[in-house]
Amino acid sequence: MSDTTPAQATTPAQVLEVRDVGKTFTVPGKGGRRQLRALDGINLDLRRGETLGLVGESGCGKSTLARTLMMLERPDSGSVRWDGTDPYQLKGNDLLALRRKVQMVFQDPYASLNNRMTAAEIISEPWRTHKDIYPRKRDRAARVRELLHLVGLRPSDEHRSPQEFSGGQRQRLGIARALALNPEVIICDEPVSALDLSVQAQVLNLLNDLQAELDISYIFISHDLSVVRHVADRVAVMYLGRIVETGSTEAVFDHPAHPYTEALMSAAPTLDPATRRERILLSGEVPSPLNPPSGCRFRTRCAHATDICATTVPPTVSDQAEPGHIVECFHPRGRVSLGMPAVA
Ligand SMILES: Nc1ncnc2c1ncn2[C@@H]1O[C@H](COP(=O)(O)OP(=O)(O)OP(=O)(O)O)[C@@H](O)[C@H]1O
Repeated sequence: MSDTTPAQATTPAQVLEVRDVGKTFTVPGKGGRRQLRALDGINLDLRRGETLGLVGESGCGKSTLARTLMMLERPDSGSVRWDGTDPYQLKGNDLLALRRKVQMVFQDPYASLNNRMTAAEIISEPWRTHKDIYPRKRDRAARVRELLHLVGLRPSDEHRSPQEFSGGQRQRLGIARALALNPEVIICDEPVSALDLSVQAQVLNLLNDLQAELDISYIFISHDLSVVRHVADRVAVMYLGRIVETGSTEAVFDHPAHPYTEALMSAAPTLDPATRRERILLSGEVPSPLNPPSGCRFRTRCAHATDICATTVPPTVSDQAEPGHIVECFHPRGRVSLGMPAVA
């Protein structure tokens, strides 16, 4: 989330700029077809070499956002710019070249890799579409072995199939496949949640090492707040199709400003007694995106909601705990609220 204006705000250090992106699905319902607003006014920036953690409850729109950034879903409003370029203005080879910039690592390394293929075939599959990247067979074979080495597998593993690998090794193979097109950004969708704890740490370390070596940016989607705290430089918190808070990992975890983030963080495990808080229990379920609440989407579960929250979309408040810490709320925590006199 950002309060900067579009396009011109793109700096060389910024690889992705998302402005006011909306996505509505038409779904069948009892009384006819209904509109499901999965993304509503999403603003997001991603800088080169950083990890942006994306958190929020199931169904809040994380996967839809990831698919939109991967250009698998077309937003019905707003803009997505990769290195300042709108992918929907491109065609043919230009579009293909842009598509390389962003790749994905999936949650389940068992389901996402084809057991009938060898590791070498899996890694080289993207080159069938992107033919110009390694046109010579010899270069492809060498690059496969390089990529296996880069992710901590043995070059001789190229002939093995995914079912011969452990879960951690499979995820390493998934990462090698994502790296095959030399992307600038990798969207990691719950990349370690299917793995044992000890293996999780190894895969997270690998992602970290690759970032340092290749200057890749990650969008890291996870339910696991302790993992996000460990890997992310910045965090974006989603609720019912909107990003309600963004900021540095320290600001969002230690000084959450949105009542929703505050509740999420109060449930996150912490080793530091200074940051330990009383757990805030959220009442009720996430409302349906088929019928979202008016005004602030979180208000039906918010202990601090007042009348204005029901009638008006909350303002974006910048520089909450520090510069770049942004919250969308009438009553941000830890600060005098907007629109109303001070809140408890
Ligand atoms: N292709 C689709 N057609 C209709 N509705 C969809 C489609 N894809 C997603 N949705 C709906 O959009 C909303 C957001 O879903 P999405 O999968 O993006 O959430 P999520 O935060 O990734 O959830 P999870 O963590 O469970 O994967 C949900 O209400 C979902 O049912």
